[in-house]
Amino acid sequence: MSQLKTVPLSEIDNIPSTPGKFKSEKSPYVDRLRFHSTISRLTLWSSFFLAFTIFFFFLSSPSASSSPAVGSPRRALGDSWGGPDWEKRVSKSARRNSASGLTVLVTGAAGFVGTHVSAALKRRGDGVLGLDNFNLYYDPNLKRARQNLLDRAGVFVVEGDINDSALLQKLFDVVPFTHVMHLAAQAGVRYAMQNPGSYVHSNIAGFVNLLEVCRSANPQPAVVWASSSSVYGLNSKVPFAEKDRTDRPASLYAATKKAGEEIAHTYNHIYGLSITGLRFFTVYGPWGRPDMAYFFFTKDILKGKTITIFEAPDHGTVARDFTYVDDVVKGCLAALDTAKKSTGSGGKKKGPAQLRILNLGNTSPVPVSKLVSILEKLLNVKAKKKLVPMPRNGDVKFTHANISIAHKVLGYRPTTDLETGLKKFVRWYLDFYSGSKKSAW
Ligand SMILES: O=C(O)[C@H]1O[C@H](OP(=O)(O)OP(=O)(O)OC[C@H]2O[C@@H](n3ccc(=O)[nH]c3=O)[C@H](O)[C@@H]2O)[C@H](O)[C@@H](O)[C@@H]1O
Repeated sequence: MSQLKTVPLSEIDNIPSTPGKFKSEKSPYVDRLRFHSTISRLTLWSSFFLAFTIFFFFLSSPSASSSPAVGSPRRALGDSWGGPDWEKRVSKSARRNSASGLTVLVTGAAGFVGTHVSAALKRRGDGVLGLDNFNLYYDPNLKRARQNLLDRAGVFVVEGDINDSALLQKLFDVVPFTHVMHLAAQAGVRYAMQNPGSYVHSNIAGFVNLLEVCRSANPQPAVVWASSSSVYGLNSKVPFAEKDRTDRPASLYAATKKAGEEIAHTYNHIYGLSITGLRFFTVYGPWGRPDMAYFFFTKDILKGKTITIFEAPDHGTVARDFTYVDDVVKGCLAALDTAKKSTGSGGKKKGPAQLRILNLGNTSPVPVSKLVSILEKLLNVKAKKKLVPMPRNGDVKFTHANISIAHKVLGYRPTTDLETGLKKFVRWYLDFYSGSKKSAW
């Protein structure tokens, strides 16, 4: 979202008080008059610019806006939340079907994984409230379509930003959430070079803001959040295990996710928040993200546009441990179910709390060239391909998850191979973009 520009005060000082030319006057009386009129004009213009500066400051401040760098949210000035009807919708959506069910706030609920997780929780009877800022990082119509889907399933997605403390506070005042599934983030590895600020805003500032509200909530919720396989950065030992080093991120995106893991440690240590970080490995599937390769390759192949496939040095293979969304959703739900209670109350820690980091991958990396040949087969179209050396844009050569800990503590066992998962994605894609817009799961 483009940051609304504020006029720095130093610049206001330099702005000419009156644009254009003055007619030169000789009389000292006229000079005095001109002096006074210049002063009053100066005052007038300064007040004018000061008012504008304050106006734009509030418009662009994180608490009032969504994300500074990725597309303006629709709500800018004047909140669209609050009021008795709104609170009723919030409470209804968050109502669980049984006393043993969870009450979950899902951030990023109109996002790819957020939509799937919200729907799965609702299906099994948990109370779910969604939150999403609907930024313009990718097609907002897709996010709205996901929102409609959730609406039909009984999940209300509140439009707001995780940086908005007042909104988060209000949500916790209305609903005693037992769990927070934090999936709101600035995603995408390569986009971090274009818009670094959006990563800091969402993945660091937004995360801290959310944890601040969680730590002072009473009762404190358990937090499960999405980290990323990208934290393994330039590691060459495979498969990637949770205890491996994560201090060589290749992108700012990865660095902000790694920062999130350290921030989680702090909030666990000081406030007794129970926190589980899940390292997702290139999640794909129906209702996916248009900025991801499998998605835009599909679009471009169908349009007859050339796709660019990255190669490692010496024509080496670039591969990903592509993980199907339903498998990841099972991992997320299991993480929520096995999350222990936070131990703090009133912002104070009462005892040690659970802190976990778990890989959610597929354990079988596939070369990107193979991904393309599967898509060609499913779409029945030969792709126009261009092989190029992997640019230095934050990508890593390969990812491969070791999931033995997730298997042990979550019972996580992915079951979908890339071809099966892509078949489901392609079916959804063709249906959704055929204009029917009726696509279900
Ligand atoms: O696993 C993760 O943690 C990350 O997975 C994905 O990142 P990435 O694996 O880079 O997914 P894509 O952007 O879809 O790229 C997939 C593969 O296609 C390659 N690619 C991408 C773009 C392109 O034009 N050509 C190309 O060959 C990439 O190098 C990569 O190997 C997501 O975009 C991140 O948000 C997520 O955190």
